[in-house]
Amino acid sequence: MTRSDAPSAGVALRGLHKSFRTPAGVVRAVRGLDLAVAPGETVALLGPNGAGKSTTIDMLLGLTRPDAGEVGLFGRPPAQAIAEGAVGAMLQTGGLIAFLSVRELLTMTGSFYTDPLPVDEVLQITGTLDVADRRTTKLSGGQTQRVRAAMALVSNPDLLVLDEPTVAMDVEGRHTFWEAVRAFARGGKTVLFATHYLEEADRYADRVVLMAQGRVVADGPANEIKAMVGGRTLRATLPGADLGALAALPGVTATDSRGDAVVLTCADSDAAVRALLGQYPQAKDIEISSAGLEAAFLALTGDPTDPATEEITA
Ligand SMILES: Nc1ncnc2c1ncn2[C@@H]1O[C@H](COP(=O)(O)OP(=O)(O)OP(=O)(O)O)[C@@H](O)[C@H]1O
Repeated sequence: MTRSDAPSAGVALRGLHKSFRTPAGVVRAVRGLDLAVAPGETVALLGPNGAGKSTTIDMLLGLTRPDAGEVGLFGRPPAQAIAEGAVGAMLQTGGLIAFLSVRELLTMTGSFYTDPLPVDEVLQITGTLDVADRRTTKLSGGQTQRVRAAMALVSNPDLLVLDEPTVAMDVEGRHTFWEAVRAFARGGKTVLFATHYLEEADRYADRVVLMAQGRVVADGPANEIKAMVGGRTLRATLPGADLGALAALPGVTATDSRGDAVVLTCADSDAAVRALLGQYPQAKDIEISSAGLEAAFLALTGDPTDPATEEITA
């Protein structure tokens, strides 16, 4: 096994389609997906439940065969790249071999590869040193997740693929985990991770690929995507308001009126509500709605739903 011939193509997904037959009919999980990830990039696949993230990752890893399209990992088919140790993955499910200590498991796994990371380094960066001599069956849920991350890293892969990796972790565990991923990425490695959490995508990815209904609906720097789907709507009763003046308020990106009410689309709803009440103390019935990812994605695909609403007292 050698990786010396690895070309610098990174991840290339071209025209991927995948449908599943179910008793209820055909589910079109992925519908024409193109995605390129350059070597050294950290990219988040962000989307609501059922968007097609896991199916995309399964096709990327060669675990599911696409109905159409192609997958290239560093210029090679997935099976070859994986056999060469170029890919480490942490999927949503998957256990650890029982009756081994964490250290034994990592040592054994590393021995399958030509250029593994030192086990102590992996234990260190994944925060698993304190459980290194513990049997894998005696770990908590969060510790198990960290050991699974260590398993993905020990081969010293060029590409790390993570499918919603922090689901079972507490806040501290998440922090340690992402620090480990960052340390890994800083070495010039490529990381692709799926998440439901806008905040995780914003904080840890260079680039965010938004998926909804099996398609990419937006692709760009994390801060741009955050502005696109992280916004809120402020609605207030304010008869005869000048929409032009409201549009100039801090934090407001668009305005509309509905009878006596104004609807302000906000990048920063805190700044907007402060300014609104400062300039228009007569504004009442103020409501701030957070569309949430689900609704934001549906809106992007032209199928909006009602936002969840939280009411504030003016
Ligand atoms: N093996 C399968 N058989 C039938 N339907 C499937 C199968 N795998 C996925 N699906 C369906 O395909 C669609 C996409 O699922 P997928 O798991 O890829 O989405 P996801 O974005 O990863 O969602 P989640 O965030 O909930 O994991 C969903 O409607 C799902 O129910």
